[in-house]
Amino acid sequence: MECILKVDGVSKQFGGLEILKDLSFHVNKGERIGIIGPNGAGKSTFFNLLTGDLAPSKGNVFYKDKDITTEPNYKRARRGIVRTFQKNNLLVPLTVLDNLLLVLQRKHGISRTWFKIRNQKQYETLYNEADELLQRWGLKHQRNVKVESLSYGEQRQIEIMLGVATNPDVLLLDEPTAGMSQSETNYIVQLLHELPKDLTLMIIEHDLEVIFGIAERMIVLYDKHILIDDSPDVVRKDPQVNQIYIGTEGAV
Ligand SMILES: Nc1ncnc2c1ncn2[C@@H]1O[C@H](COP(=O)(O)OP(=O)(O)OP(=O)(O)O)[C@@H](O)[C@H]1O
Repeated sequence: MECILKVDGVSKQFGGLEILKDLSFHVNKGERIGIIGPNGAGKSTFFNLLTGDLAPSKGNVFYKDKDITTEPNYKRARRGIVRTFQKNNLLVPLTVLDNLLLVLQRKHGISRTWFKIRNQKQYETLYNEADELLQRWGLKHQRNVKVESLSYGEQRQIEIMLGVATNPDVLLLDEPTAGMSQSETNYIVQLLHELPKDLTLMIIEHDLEVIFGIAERMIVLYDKHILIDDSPDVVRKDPQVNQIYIGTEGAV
């Protein structure tokens, strides 16, 4: 199996506060990995270290054997390491279509002046690709609606769609179903199942039913370390996890 991401002895401190200590693991292409841990365990920090939004205090991050520890986030995104945030990161005064076109334009390396002079005829392929994605994600009816007038759940759905639209190798989703209704959550889970099998997914998720339904491997962060790196079944049955997370209301 091809190793796509490797983390070797990574630690992260904020000032004098150590959040993550000496983490090591690797991710194979196409794996679906769930990341859980109590509030403040460092899950988002961990993502930030993988995406280049933060630099580790110690240790190295590799992407397909290349050391990318010092590479900034935009370069890693170009390599195919793409993330969504806990909070929406969309251009809300623009329409759903325009948000999507901007992402696709970047993916295809079309000049930014495109946006000023665009017309559907000249950029037909771009529009066709956008429409296909909107269709696939059940968002065609929202095509010309401004993002700011959509529900929070719909906005999150669009953000995930934009992440997928870039054709990433590794997609990192930070609490993709947070703030969604049950039906929106079910829909997102179904869409995540339909993603290409060679797309590597890492998902931070508080909803255990959601994550156990998607992940084939779970990483449990606790007390600065990886407490467990194993199958969802092992995590579900682990007495310590039950005590620390599942048995404690609102902890995970
Ligand atoms: N840029 C920063 N500067 C200082 N401290 C930070 C910074 N980012 C995160 N922290 C601290 O690091 C710890 C871990 O935060 P992080 O957001 O990674 O946890 P988390 O597991 O994602 O939490 P949650 O489940 O609540 O989202 C927290 O105590 C947080 O306050």
